[in-house]
Amino acid sequence: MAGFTDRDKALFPLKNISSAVEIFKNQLESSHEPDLALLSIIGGAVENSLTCRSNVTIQVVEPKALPILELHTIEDLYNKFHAIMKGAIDVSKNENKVCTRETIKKVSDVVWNSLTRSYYKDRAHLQSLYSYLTGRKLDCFGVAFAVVAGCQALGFSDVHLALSEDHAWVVFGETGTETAEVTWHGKGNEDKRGQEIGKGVSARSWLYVNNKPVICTRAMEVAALVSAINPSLNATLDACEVACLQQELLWLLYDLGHLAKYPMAIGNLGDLEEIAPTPGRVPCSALFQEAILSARTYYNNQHVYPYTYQGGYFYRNKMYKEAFESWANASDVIRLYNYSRDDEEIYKEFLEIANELIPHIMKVISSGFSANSILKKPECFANLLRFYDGICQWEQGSATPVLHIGWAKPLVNTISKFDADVRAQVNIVCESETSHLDEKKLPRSNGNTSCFNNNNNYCLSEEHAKSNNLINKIESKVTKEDEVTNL
Ligand SMILES: CC1(C)CN=C(N2CCN(c3ncnc4sc(CCF)cc34)CC2)S1
Repeated sequence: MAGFTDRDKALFPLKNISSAVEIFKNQLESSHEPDLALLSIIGGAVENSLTCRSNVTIQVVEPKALPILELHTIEDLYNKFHAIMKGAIDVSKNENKVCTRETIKKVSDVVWNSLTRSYYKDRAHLQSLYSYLTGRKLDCFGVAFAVVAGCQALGFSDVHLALSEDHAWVVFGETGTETAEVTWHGKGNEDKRGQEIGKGVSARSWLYVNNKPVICTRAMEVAALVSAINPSLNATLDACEVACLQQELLWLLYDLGHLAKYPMAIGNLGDLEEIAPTPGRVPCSALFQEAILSARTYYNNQHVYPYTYQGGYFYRNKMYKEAFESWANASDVIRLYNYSRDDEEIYKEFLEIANELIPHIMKVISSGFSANSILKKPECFANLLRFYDGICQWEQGSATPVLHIGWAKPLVNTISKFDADVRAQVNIVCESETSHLDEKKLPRSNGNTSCFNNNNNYCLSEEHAKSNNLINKIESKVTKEDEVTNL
């Protein structure tokens, strides 16, 4: 581990973004692995000094200036973290330096038991070791990160962060294939700390991305802490210096190749670039495409967020036809999973798209009469069907229902906006009889082509076309709604 080098110490007191970036650069380009505790404390200290309540006065200072960060502030916290870890876990006898489940559980317990008794877990700015060491508060990602940083501080180079789209755990051992829960997930769920990652029903839930998590290197763990930097001052305002630091650090990591297998970090950079494009860099649309390509290449196209990053971009930029395609591709991913109670986050994502974003699009375009309206395009209708069909298939075979009456009205409302002659141009073709009904198939489209065959036929999943197809499901929901409204 590089540790806190004299070269880095010489950059203190930190007065601007460039010197903070310089420390990350030194650590990432060092022959030793980057020091997670050091970088998390520095990132957290900068974030805290610019976003937390204490000094919210909006100072107008020279661009990229930071509130001065003294060396002793960082050094004292860094030494405190090492003291906590080395005081609790004796590793002197364990020479072979491969970590054990027992040691990982101990590190997780040290972090867990030192947290404030009760606090609002979803608050912002609780992700860094700065928050842990000064406020004894961490969010669920922060606990997992602290365990990996603690194991690094204890000399274990085999313990790494594993990331799904809504959870984090660790991998370790000789071949790096042992897994362990180290933090909690969601609300009101008993934590499973110490246990290996589920092989049971939870393995089929989106939460564990069908066993295709991002397995981090040390540099990717730096990318995770940088991604977790939160520039929010409040619900509407961002501290631009923090956003600027995060953006510069993500480009540093990008140029060093450490985002190549980390779709969400590329998506985060895309979001920042959409707000504040960096001259000379690729456009944010290219970054969203790169994130999708990364998920297809390294994670068997089983991650949803790369498509919702892209769909959100198209939506904000009024590129509605393209947004429908991205959202249909997102739905093609979720259809292979079984919905479980741990999947609330992605459920909310699809609910917002289906019941807020698409209805909004229908509202704003139906007022216009332009000939090239998306209401005249069969591929838009087809992509909407693919979107809804994926959600229906997600529900099928799941213990927990997804759709309820609230989904039906916006769904029917949307579909009915397309004239019959447009709908007639989309032929629903059942896939071959050979596909197995019981097992959910791997994603049918590898994402880069929508599911049309050569004469623009739309292929609905066989399960729907055959057993209870999309239209039947809609009719059943709608009749129920009629009953309800006629009560
Ligand atoms: C398209 C979106 C709604 C926009 N932001 C999104 N995210 C913001 C950034 N996110 C992330 N960004 C980098 N790394 C990670 S690891 C993780 C699971 C908990 F550890 C989440 C996450 C989560 C997803 S998805």
